[in-house]
Amino acid sequence: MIIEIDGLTRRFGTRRGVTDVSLHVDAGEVFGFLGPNGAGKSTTIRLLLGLYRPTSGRMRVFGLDPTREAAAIHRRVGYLPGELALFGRLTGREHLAHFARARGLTDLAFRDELVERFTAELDRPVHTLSKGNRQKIGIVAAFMHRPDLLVLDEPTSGLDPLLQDEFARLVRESVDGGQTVLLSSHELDEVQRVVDRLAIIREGEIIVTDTIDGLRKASPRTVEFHFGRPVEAAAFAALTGVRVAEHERDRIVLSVTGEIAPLLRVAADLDPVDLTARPADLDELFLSYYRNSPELHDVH
Ligand SMILES: Nc1ncnc2c1ncn2[C@@H]1O[C@H](COP(=O)(O)OP(=O)(O)OP(=O)(O)O)[C@@H](O)[C@H]1O
Repeated sequence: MIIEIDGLTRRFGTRRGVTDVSLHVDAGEVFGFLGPNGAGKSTTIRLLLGLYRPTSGRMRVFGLDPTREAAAIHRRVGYLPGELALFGRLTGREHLAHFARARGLTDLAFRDELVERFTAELDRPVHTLSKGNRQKIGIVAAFMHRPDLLVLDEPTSGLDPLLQDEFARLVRESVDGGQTVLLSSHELDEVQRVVDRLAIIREGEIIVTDTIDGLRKASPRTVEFHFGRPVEAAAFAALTGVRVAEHERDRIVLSVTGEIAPLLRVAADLDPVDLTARPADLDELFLSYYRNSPELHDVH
C-alpha cells in the first residue's frame, strides 16, 4: 500500500480542516480525491506530505510517517500544489533547472519530452505567463523525475481541453509504468476518465469511497411509466429502493435503486402503455453528494 490514512483529523483552532478521514491508495492505482471548494482536499494532501501536523489519527506514505520522515517521502514524490508558488521574475527554464538540481536529476530527456507535449513556455519570466501556462511548468516539474508517487492538487485547472487530454494520457502512462497517482479535483469531469477509484470529501469528511463503476451501479436509474388512465402512486412508493420522483395523473417517474422485478409486477397490474428507462447519471449522483441529498445517500 502506498498511502494509508486512518482516522485523520486536523483542526485549525475552532475551524474544521478534516475530520476522521480514512483512505488507502494501492501501488499502481490512480486515486481521485473529489469535493467542493473548502472540503479538505488540500489539507489532507498537506498532511500527507508532512506540511501540516495532524491533530489526531495515523498516516503512512511508503510505510513512512509524514510527521517525522517527510524528507524521505518527498524524495519519492512529485507534488503539484493547488497554488503553485513560483518566483515571478525567473523563467520556466530556470525553475525546472532548479528543481532538477535539487533532485539530482541528470537525465533531462523526459523533461524535454514533457515540455514539448505540454507546449510549455520556458523562456519568459513566469509572472508574464497565464495561469494555464504556469500550470504546465508545474506539471513538468511534478512528473519529470518519474517519482513513485504523484500527488496532484487540481492539476488541470487552467488547461485547455487538448492539454487536459494530454494530461490524462500522461497519468495513464505513468501508472502503466508502475507509478501511483493521487489526484484531487472539484470536478468529476477532470477525474472520471483517469481514476480507478475515488473518494468524495465534503465538509471535512469522506462520504463515499468507490470505483466509478461501483458508483454508477449504486446510483439510481430513472424509470418512467405512462398508463392509459390516472393511477395511484402508493403501490410504487411502498417498494424498497423505489422513490416516486414525479406523479401526474397517468404518468409516474420513479428513481430506482432496488430490484426491478417487483417494480415491473406492480406496474404490469396497472396496464402501462409506455415505459422509458435511463441509466444512472454519474453527474447527478456526484452533485447529489455535494448537495447532500438524502435519498441518494441511502444507497451506500
Ligand atoms: N492554514 C489554515 N488555517 C485555517 N484554516 C484552514 C487552513 N487550511 C485550511 N483551512 C480550512 O480547512 C478547510 C478545508 O480547506 P482545504 O483548503 O483543505 O479545502 P479544499 O478541499 O482543498 O478546497 P479547494 O478546492 O478550495 O482548494 C476550510 O474550511 C479551510 O478554511
